[in-house]
Amino acid sequence: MWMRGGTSKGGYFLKDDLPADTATRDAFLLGVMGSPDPRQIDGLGGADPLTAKVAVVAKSTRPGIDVDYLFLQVFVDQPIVTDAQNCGNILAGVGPFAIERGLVAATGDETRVAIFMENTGQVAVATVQTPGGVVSYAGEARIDGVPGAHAPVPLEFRDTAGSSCGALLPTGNAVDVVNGVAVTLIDNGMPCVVFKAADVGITGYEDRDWLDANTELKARIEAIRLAVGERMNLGDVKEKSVPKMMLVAPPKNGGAVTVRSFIPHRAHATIGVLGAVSVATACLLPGSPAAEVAQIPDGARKTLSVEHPTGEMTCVLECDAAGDVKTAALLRTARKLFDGVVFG
Ligand SMILES: O=C(O)/C=C(\CC(=O)C(=O)O)C(=O)O
Repeated sequence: MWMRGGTSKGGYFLKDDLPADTATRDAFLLGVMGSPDPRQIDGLGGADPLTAKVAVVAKSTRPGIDVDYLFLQVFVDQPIVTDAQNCGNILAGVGPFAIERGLVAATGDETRVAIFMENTGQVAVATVQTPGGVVSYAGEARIDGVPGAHAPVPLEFRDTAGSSCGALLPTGNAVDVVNGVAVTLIDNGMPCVVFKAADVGITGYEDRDWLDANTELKARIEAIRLAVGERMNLGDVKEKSVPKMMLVAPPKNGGAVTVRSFIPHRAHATIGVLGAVSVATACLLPGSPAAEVAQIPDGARKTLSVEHPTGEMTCVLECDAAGDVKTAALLRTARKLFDGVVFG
């Protein structure tokens, strides 16, 4: 099934329909997307990392969990398929897909689907609109980066800290200096390097095309990324899509913070879901580069609007008495685009 999940798009497969052997599976998925090729002319990928994504879904045997979800990023112009990152946007389509395929029974007008995210070993709960026991994609929810209105798919995350790096702050510091730039190395669901856009000579309000065309900036950012892989417990990240590079600036439209992200080699049109949760969490760390530019509301339950190139994403963070983020919730939408047989 091809679906839009949040502001991303890709193929949703039942695990049993794919080759069990990883190398054979990856070769098939490269063929499905038409990679490696910057235009992906011989496949269904949209010549953009945000539209060359895959969800592999299976009924779960874990207690209290409905389905297991493995996210795979297919690189556009390199023959790489990686499970080294999760994806909260594609996650938005997993609940609807699981119900459509009969892995989960609808339970009334709304169905909660507990999803084990295999990439990080953590759980998310998606609430899917199922009036009359059938998935509905129609509704009034709007998310920036997607035209029109659709059925809401709220996502809840718990205990996402250290999802891939083993700790929220893998170096133990809220601030490290890398190549002369003050950065926060953080993982609250997505490994991210958070630093001030001004510290690499830009405003943080540039658009995606401008950022993508700036090869000097991209080389500087990639040098920082390659330097921190080991420190973030991610190993050599040359051929990995993590960590994501998050350039922050003061909010411009009444939000909490503005972000331009590289994921990692192309600028994001919006921002990743778990990427936004990680940046919002960085904003709460006293003395961090993000905290210096962010506007943070008081209270244990914080609604943080993360501004991005085409609008904003609102994260609702619940903090404990120590001020640590315990849960995060976001609104996404998803849409079934087509269902059929694809050739690899
Ligand atoms: O960072 C990327 O590669 C893109 C993502 C990831 C995502 O959603 C997340 O951070 O949870 C996306 O927007 O799909």
